[in-house]
This record gives sequence, C-alpha cells and structure tokens, in this order.
Amino acid sequence: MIVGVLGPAGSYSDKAAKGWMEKQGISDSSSLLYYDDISDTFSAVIEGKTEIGIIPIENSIEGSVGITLDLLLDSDVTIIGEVVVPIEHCLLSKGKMDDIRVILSHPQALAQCRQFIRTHFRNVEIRTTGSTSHAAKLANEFEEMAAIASKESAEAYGLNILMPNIQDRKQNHTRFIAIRRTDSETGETNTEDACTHKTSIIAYIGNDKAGSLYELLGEFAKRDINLTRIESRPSKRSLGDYLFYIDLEGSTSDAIIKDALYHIESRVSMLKVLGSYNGYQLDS
Ligand SMILES: O=C(O)C(=O)C[C@]1(C(=O)O)C=C[C@@H](O)C=C1
Repeated sequence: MIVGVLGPAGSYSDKAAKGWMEKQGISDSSSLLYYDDISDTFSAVIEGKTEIGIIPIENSIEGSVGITLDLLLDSDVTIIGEVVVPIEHCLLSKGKMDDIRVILSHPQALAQCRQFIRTHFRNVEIRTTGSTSHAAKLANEFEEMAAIASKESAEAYGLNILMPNIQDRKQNHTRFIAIRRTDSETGETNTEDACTHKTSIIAYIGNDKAGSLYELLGEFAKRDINLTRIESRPSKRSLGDYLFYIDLEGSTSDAIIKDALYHIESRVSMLKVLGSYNGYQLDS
C-alpha cells in the first residue's frame, strides 16, 4: 500500500502515517511518499499516485486545519481511518537561545506556541513553512534560525533541543484522517485495537430559516445518535453562509444512521458523507 503524507521525514504527519500503518499491520514504511503541503497530498490521492493520504484535520489547541476541511468538500475522497497523535513541540536549533533571530514552523505549530514565542522572544522574525520537519531541515543551515518541530526532527536534521514541550497547552493532540479516492477499493486491513467508530458528513442547509439547524440536529437526537463534533465553516458563497461539518458515533452500515441521513437529505441542499471509519490513539 502506497501512503502519501506531508513531509519531509520527521513531520507529525509522518509520525501519524507510520502509526496508522502499524495499526493496519503494514510494516513496509518504504511505501511512504512525502509531499510539500496538504493540498499536494490530496492531489496525490486523487491522481492515483498514492492509495492513501494521511492528513491533519484538527488540533486540540488551534482547532480545525481549514485547508483540509475545504479539500474534503471539493475532492472525491473517502475517509477510511483516523489516528490521534500527541504533539510535543520543541524549539530546535544549531545555535543557542541568544543567537536566534528567525523562528520557522508550520502555521498550525506556530499558533499552538503563540504564547511561548511572545514570552521568550522580542525581535525575532517568524517564517512559515509547509511542515514542521521542513522548518527543521532549514534550521540546520543557519545558527540564527530555530525551528518549532518534533524531537524526531531534531534527530533527523542534527539540531539541538533548546526547549522541549513548548506548546501553550501541555495537552496537545492532532487528529489525522486516512483518505482514499472514493472510487478505489482500498480499505482498512485491521480494526482490532480501534478506540472509536465514527461517520463524518458535510451538510449545507441553504434555505436559511429559524430552526433549520435545530431540525437537522434533531434527526440525530431523536434517534439517540451521539455527535462528537459539529463545526460551521464559511461556504465561500457569501458572508454568513455556512457549511456544517459533523462527526457522529456509528457507521453508515447501521440502520439507524442510514435512517437519520435519509431524513436529513430531504432537509438540506447538499449532504456529503465523507466516510465511516475506525479511530486509533497513538501513545507517543
Ligand atoms: O508540520 C507537520 O509536522 C505536520 O504534520 C502538520 C501539522 C498540522 O498541519 O497541524 C500537524 C500537527 C501539528 O498540529 C502541527 C503541524
């Protein structure tokens, strides 16, 4: 199985991909292909260059990864799995704290360490990179650069860990999804130690009237279906016009979920079922 992921090696996405592959019993990590950004990973799946893409979708401090939500709406892909990874950002450099003039990292990582940066640095330049591991690779070239990345990246790119665990909240987890092209048959190969089973959908109500969201959610409530996430995201059609991203417990193979989605379909302008899948939690 060929798996595409945000790279280079040492990114948290890389860690998520290896963890998910291990849970699936796929031992050959040589089937990992690295991409410069999240949209390239989606494209690799859609163009058939990789069977699976491992994509960050939500972080416990910073919330959803917007580009992922947008690409899930626009791309013909299906979610077949999920893996939650503990995130421990470190400040990495070849130089010392006083040498640092530039801090590099992925925008999500910078946002998760916003307070740390404000507290420890006054006149540094912040530069964004496509991934935390790309930041570590660049920081290897100049002593005045520091990267916010994983301890794995420190080893991979010969950097010192100036400060470990620098994110603004010690509890920091990112949820990654495993996606495949919708017309492919690739599926999970192992569900043994899965800890969650959920279905993700996108709904666009369209005809905005009082109670329309209440009625949509009521189709789940009256069937005792538990929602684990609901998020409104701009439809990009006009200000105040939203899509709803909803995760719920259960599978589309369950009659009760099928029945709920059948009734919701008549209440909305658009309903996209992203997939039913198992979730895994990595320990570290
Ligand atoms: O840059 C990486 O290492 C990634 O895997 C991307 C990413 C993200 O997009 O959220 C993943 C986990 C962290 O939240 C920080 C960055």
